[in-house]
Amino acid sequence: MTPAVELREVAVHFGRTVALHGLDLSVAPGETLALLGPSGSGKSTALKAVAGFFRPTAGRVLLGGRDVTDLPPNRRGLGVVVQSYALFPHMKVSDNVAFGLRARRTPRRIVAERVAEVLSLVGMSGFRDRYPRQLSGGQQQRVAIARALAIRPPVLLLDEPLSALDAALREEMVAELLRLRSELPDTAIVYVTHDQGEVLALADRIAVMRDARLVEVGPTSALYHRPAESFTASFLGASNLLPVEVVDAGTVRLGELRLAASSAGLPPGEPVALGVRPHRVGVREYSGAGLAARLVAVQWRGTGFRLDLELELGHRLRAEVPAVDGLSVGSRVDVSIPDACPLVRVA
Ligand SMILES: Nc1ncnc2c1ncn2[C@@H]1O[C@H](COP(=O)(O)OP(=O)(O)OP(=O)(O)O)[C@@H](O)[C@H]1O
Repeated sequence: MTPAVELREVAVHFGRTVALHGLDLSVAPGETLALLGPSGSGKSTALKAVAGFFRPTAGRVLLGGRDVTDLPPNRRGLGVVVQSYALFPHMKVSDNVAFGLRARRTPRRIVAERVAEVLSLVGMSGFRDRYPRQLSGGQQQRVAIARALAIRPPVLLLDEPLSALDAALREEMVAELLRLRSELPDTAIVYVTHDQGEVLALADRIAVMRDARLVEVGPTSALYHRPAESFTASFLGASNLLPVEVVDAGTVRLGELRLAASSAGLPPGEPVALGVRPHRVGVREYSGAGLAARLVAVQWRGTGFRLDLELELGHRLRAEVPAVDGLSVGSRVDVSIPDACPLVRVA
């Protein structure tokens, strides 16, 4: 199948700043790909290269198999929603949404139909005659999405579309976006964010970025459960990274403890760590049965407790547990690590 979006060795330099090293990525029709990474990692730059907001220093951008590297944004036929892409304040909702269609000289009857259709899709049919200032942040963002969808783009680019919203509204909008996605089965979506909750809920695949490079790309669940890179393990799910010794293909040693680990094809001889999610770490009163540790800090988090531990072997470890019966800061404890944690490459 021809990818909806394809980046071939796309590099972007701003003077001496390299905002993107040669990036190769493709997105299939109907697929949602999230670009996830810390601030400054090059996510927005990659998305803007697809949108055509600047010309890459090197490489090509293809949409539906067509090379669009030299086309301006308005000739790429994309839907774009960026955080700063404010609605036109002097235009009613319906005129904002109709804007792209009118710019294409779409017949009036079709404009009216499409505006009604996309406003209904984002649950904003009752607001067509309002001005943007008469809408909440979440409602404005829905209208911005409707505006992007009005031209029926094969590709929708979303750059931190929820970052200006408060936490409760963000959750609501994630549910809305999920619904929207199921109603647009052929639309490819590229979603830029640094919020891993949004990514896990929305993305089919994730591309993890760091320092203007792609660290790793893969299906959401595979990347969450079996990351190959330590950066992915710590960024996506806040894994502890424990330096271990590899005994054989499926076994590692941590102090005296032998553990089965899943090493998804890591070449032998590379420095590795065991990625252990905080909620998979077990903590009990000391009896000598596990890894000995000292409890350094306890934070109540509502749904449970976050514990900071210092292993007597010399590493720090974070745990999340439902209860801390009988334990307090300074206690000596036994820590247990489950089998089958992923073995990751240490960058
Ligand atoms: N127009 C520009 N001129 C110069 N440098 C830029 C420009 N745009 C981006 N950069 C730089 O390129 C790098 C990547 O920026 P980019 O906006 O892609 O990061 P990001 O991962 O999207 O970050 P954030 O999550 O903060 O939006 C950064 O170092 C940034 O300062």
